[in-house]
Amino acid sequence: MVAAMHGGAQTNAPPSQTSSAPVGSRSYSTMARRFASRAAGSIGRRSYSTHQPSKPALRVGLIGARGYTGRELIKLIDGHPQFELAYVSSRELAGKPVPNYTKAQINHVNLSAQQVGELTREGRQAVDVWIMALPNNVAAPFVAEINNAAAQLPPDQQPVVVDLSADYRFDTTGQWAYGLPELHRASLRNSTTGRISNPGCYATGSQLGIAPLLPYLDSTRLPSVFGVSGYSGAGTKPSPKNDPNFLQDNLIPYAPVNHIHEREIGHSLTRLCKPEYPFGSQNPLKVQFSPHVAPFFQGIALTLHVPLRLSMSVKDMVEVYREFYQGERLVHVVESAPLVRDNSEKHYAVVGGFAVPPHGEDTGAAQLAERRAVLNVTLDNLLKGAATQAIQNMNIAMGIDEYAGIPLTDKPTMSLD
Ligand SMILES: NC(=O)C1=CN([C@@H]2O[C@H](COP(=O)(O)OP(=O)(O)OC[C@H]3O[C@@H](n4cnc5c(N)ncnc54)[C@H](OP(=O)(O)O)[C@@H]3O)[C@@H](O)[C@H]2O)C=CC1
Ligand SMILES: CC(=O)N[C@@H](CCC(=O)OP(=O)(O)O)C(=O)O
Repeated sequence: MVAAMHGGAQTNAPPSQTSSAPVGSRSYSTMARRFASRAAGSIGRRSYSTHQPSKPALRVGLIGARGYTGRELIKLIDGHPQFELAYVSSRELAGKPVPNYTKAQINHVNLSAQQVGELTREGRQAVDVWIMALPNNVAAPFVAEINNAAAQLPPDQQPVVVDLSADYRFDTTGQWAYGLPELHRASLRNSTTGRISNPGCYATGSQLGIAPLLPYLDSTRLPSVFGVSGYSGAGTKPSPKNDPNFLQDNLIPYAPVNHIHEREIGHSLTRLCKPEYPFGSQNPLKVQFSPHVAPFFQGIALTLHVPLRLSMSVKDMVEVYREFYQGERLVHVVESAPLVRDNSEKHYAVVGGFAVPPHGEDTGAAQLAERRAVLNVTLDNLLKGAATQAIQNMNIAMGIDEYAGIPLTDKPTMSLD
């Protein structure tokens, strides 16, 4: 178990107080100093003086810090009782101070894959957790360098890697755990590799919406998901999907078939199916998914149609969902339809708006073709759809409280709980 392998890292020692031991030694080495990202001058006078974690801080290296998800991660780590930023990498912002971070004065650096490997070779005194918040198809050289370096390290010095892209979500090597804790908590906790692939934003909401109904699906028809995302989902690289002029008074459909999340939803839900379910490894579940981007900045609204092989009333559905998510602190079940605006900047997902065709609910005598459940899911694409989920996964991997550092106080007012 990864958690058991990690005993916690040393607190940040200012370079001025460290030795110049060679790379690979246990002390804070020349390599760490060369890439040290704290603002010169503040070190030793003010930095780190006000932050006194009760336990040794766990050091995070964030690659892709300029992006929307990177910014949210910085805020979350700033409020986290045990994580602290060790390296914050962006090519464009190198040398500039990291905003929204109060635990220390720290500057962005531009770490190459090779430098990330060299820091990894330092062991946990340099970095406990690497976060890759990079576009798809960019992380592989970084991950390869980390893996090469980690291969030379003892178990208690192994770093955890959390990747936010889609690159490892279909992993067949068994190296990467799929980081959707509410559905895959046991495999995450049992993972010994310390490699976690964070799910996609739409894919997170869609799976949370469909998973409780897996035993009741009709094997002859496919669930479908209509998704609307805020334009932060399209990242910071300019495109029509994040162009405010093009988005004004507009709703842009894109990738109507074969979106990567369409494949991710089916692939990951199939893994949850038990032998007695209508779908499973012999009959993989496929889900139809059509995304849209809207003029609001952050948030996702999904409407799901889920074909059922038996009639279910709204009351049945509410019961099924409440039982399934009982005790979960980042998934709330409500009766009425959740609103994307209410879920913006919140760390949880909300499932609700349950409906069934009239005959199905009242008499149970509906034709098979009418038996379906309709529901809504909302979440913040940058939070439960990305950064908050990454923190949840890091907490699990490090063996600390799964919700550490995640604000949980603001529950939806319409929750049934
Ligand atoms: N936005 C969202 O809602 C969600 C995003 N994700 C996924 O998370 C990842 C990050 O997304 P997001 O924050 O939106 O992306 P952004 O486009 O906003 O940011 C990308 C980051 O990667 C850096 N970067 C870009 N290209 C390279 C490169 N070739 N080499 C090194 N660094 C590079 C950029 O900084 P710089 O150019 O300064 O180096 C920037 O910090 C993506 O894989 C995305 O699919 C997942 C769920 C939700
Ligand atoms: C509005 C918008 O463009 N959204 C992104 C989803 C962001 C995300 O979760 O992407 P990854 O699966 O690549 O990590 C998209 O559809 O590609």
